[in-house]
Amino acid sequence: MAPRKKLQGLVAATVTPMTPDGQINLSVIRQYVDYLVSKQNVKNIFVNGTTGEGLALSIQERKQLAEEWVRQGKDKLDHVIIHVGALSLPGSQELARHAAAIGASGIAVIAPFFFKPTSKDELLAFLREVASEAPAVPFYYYHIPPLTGVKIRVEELLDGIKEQIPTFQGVKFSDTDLLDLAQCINKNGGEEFVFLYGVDEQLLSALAIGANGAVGSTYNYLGQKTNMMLQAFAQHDLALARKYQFLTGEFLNFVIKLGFGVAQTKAVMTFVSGIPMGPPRLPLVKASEEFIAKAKAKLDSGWGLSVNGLS
Ligand SMILES: CC(=O)N[C@@H]([C@@H](O)[C@H](O)[C@H](O)CO)[C@@H](O)CC(=O)C(=O)O
Repeated sequence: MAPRKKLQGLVAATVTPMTPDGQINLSVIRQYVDYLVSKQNVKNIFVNGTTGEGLALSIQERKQLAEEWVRQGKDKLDHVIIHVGALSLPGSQELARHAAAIGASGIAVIAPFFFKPTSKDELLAFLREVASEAPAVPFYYYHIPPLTGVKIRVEELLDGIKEQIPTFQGVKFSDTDLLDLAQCINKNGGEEFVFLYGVDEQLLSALAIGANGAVGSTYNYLGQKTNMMLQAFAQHDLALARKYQFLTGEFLNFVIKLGFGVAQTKAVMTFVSGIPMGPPRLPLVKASEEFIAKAKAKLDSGWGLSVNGLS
């Protein structure tokens, strides 16, 4: 899938649909793509990442999912980015070659986090060895230090990165260190790299310092509302943009207090979209009935988000 335009705007970090007995469920992916496009106006996806439980899937499952998302996204989606990060270099390289072969529009790689890189050079060496397996595919670094524990600053990593990774395209920045993001944009932004922010509840702050868009779990079901925020921001209507950020933030604040993660995202997506997303895979456990009832009541409570995701 050759990207028709530069990646910007919203990217949904897709959940991985599973059957009740915990097998990946490819049969609903077509419906999922149609839902994102028609109900959320989201035409970019990030597959097998955190929300997609990529690190809890086998290599074979990750390949099957990547293939199905690319197949179903053809002529409907603008960008299908496949996360190919893994704890082992050969595993990550195999996934990178596979993503290239099936025509993914980009690949992303998380820092390995069992044996961790301890310096920029070590991290860069790992990323380079993966990126070189897909020499014609745009490459994104996936920075998520709260989960990886790898805190190497992106500002440092980007210094000279194009010489090491000619396909380097940008960063999925899932951290609250906005000074680091600002330094990246200030030094490297311009026309060259793309910066996609990954902390949905504070996206507006990232837009203010120049992020090009966002990758996140909530764009699966709050895509419409967040698109309205992006539009208001682009039209310099900061008051309206803030209103949308506060609106989505109110829901997130509510569910975060109840305990919110991938399992809960799957539950919310199931009742908002009507598509059965199934349980998460161990060690994650499915959301409680109490959580589901409260989250659904919140979305139904008339604060602007209807259950089918349309205002
Ligand atoms: C830690 C985490 O899961 N962060 C999410 C956010 O979208 C997050 O769910 C949201 O900001 C709510 O806290 C994304 O950054 C993760 C993501 O994009 C992915 O699935 O790869």
